[in-house]
Amino acid sequence: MCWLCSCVAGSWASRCAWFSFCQISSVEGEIFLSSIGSGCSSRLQPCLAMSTATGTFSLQQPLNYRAGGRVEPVDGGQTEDVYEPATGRVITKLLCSGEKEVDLAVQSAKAAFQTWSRTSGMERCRVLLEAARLIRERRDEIATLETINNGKSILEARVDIDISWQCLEYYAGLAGSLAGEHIQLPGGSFGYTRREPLGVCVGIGAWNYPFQIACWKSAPALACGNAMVFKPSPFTPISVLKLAEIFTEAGAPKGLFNVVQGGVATGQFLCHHPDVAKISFTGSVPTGVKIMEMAAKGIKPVTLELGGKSPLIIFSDCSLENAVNGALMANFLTQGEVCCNGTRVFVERKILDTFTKEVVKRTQKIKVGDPLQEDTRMGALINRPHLERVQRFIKQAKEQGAQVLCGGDLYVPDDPKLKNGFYMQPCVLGNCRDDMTCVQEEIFGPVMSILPFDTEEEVVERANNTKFGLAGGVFTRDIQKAHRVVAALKAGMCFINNYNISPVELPFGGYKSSGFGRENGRAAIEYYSQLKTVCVEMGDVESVF
Ligand SMILES: NC(=O)C1=CN([C@@H]2O[C@H](COP(=O)(O)OP(=O)(O)OC[C@H]3O[C@@H](n4cnc5c(N)ncnc54)[C@H](O)[C@@H]3O)[C@@H](O)[C@H]2O)C=CC1
Ligand SMILES: C[N+](C)(C)CCCC(=O)O
Repeated sequence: MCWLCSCVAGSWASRCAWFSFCQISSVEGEIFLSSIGSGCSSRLQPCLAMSTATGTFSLQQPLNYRAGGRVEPVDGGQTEDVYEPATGRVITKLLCSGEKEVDLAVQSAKAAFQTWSRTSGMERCRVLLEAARLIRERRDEIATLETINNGKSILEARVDIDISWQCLEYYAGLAGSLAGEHIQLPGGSFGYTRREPLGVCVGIGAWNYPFQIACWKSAPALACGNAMVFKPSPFTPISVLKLAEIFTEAGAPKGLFNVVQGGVATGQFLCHHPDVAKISFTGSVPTGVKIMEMAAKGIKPVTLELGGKSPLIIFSDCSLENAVNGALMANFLTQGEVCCNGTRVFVERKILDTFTKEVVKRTQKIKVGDPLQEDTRMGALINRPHLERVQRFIKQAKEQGAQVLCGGDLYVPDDPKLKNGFYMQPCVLGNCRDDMTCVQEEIFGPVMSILPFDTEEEVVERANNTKFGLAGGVFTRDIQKAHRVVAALKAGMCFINNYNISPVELPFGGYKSSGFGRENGRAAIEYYSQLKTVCVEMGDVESVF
């Protein structure tokens, strides 16, 4: 399956037209991203101006979006620096929203909910389809923004945007078919169920897939008739504004999708707000715990997409080439900053040396550097503290007896404008044991740990011996073994003979400390709607009194 859009690679008749497009397209010259709203009233006015050359992007305030336009937050005042990871340059200062601004955003969503929740599924479908079309049309602009603010390669950012519009298309398709059940009861009486929206949903996002996370949350939420207030990570506040503008342009009522910017305090105001009906969170486990505690106080349902330390099991009867490709996909997308990465790579001892040699060879060839260059395959990590954290994990791994087989060092590109960027060489660790910190903790960086195993029974037990349960993968040509092993894995998202592809049709989410609730697929509908049961009496009331 094609990594880019989950079609069968090479079938150009399908959606993979995008594959060829992304291979050949390059963004040239000056691009102006227009904006709607009080801050920038004209569609033609350049609000987010950028050029392809890393280091020249400039961003204009305001960065909140409410009631169909960009607005200055009415309170807050705390500021955060927003970086371009590729150059280490501060792009802008983020104004964190206070309690009043959060309330205004929630009230704006509440007002839009009144009209949106009364529309038919088909009407919602049309708005989502138009929004998907606009994202497709502006794919390169949005991908470039994502690369500038997140540091991932432009090739990957384009794929993220493709997955995003596919998500909107998918839920547009479902919106018109949301329905309840009809249940016959004795004496001609009957019951039926209605699938109703929840109200104002809050989305809180992480920084690794800023635009995609916003789409994975907003598409099912809006399809079900809800309104949303979204808070991106303060590290990546930019691209979601494009989504907000697109929803308005696509015909969504003003206030249906709002953006509040900020960090912990802003997130807390949102979670505590009495008019918020649901919280969908993507982020770390410790924050997930806090979100759940806050939600408990208001009896609000939550979806938690948290961290992972997923196993990837390579049996000796696999296709070695596919397994090596799979291991690279499982570890090095987005500089390794991926929650479902298969960072514990268990390799059957018989092929340990061959596999390891090949993985190391391929890892050494990964081109690290300016993420806006077409041939770059790994860009910069999100910020300096995170880069240093990843470095500490590698140092500790060495102290605990792991062997660095390649990479792990900081990388300083030759280009002088990139010298303050947050780069490192992707790293493969050998001689790993299950008790090492690098094997137990989520590193969220480009660090693969290789662990030998001898039997199926042993590897399944070791694979499950973790507090996390987000994903898992198996490479083997033995189909019975493949299904037996994934059935035994305690993880929400399992892959057989591939890893880290994201067809939006498939539900995604974790077991154990990796969270609960599902994004994508039909399953997400359950988490953005509530069921009303109506019992209809066709006869007389038989009273016991
Ligand atoms: N399962 C999944 O789908 C994904 C999980 N993640 C996980 O996210 C982590 C990295 O992302 P980070 O942004 O560093 O996580 P984080 O937990 O620090 O922050 C995530 C979001 O929560 C907000 N936040 C932080 N404290 C809060 C509080 N007390 N109340 C309300 N909001 C609060 C942040 O401002 C940010 O928007 C990794 O552990 C990774 O595994 C990341 C992406 C996807
Ligand atoms: C898109 N994919 C599968 C590589 C990662 C999605 C989960 C995340 O946000 O980390």
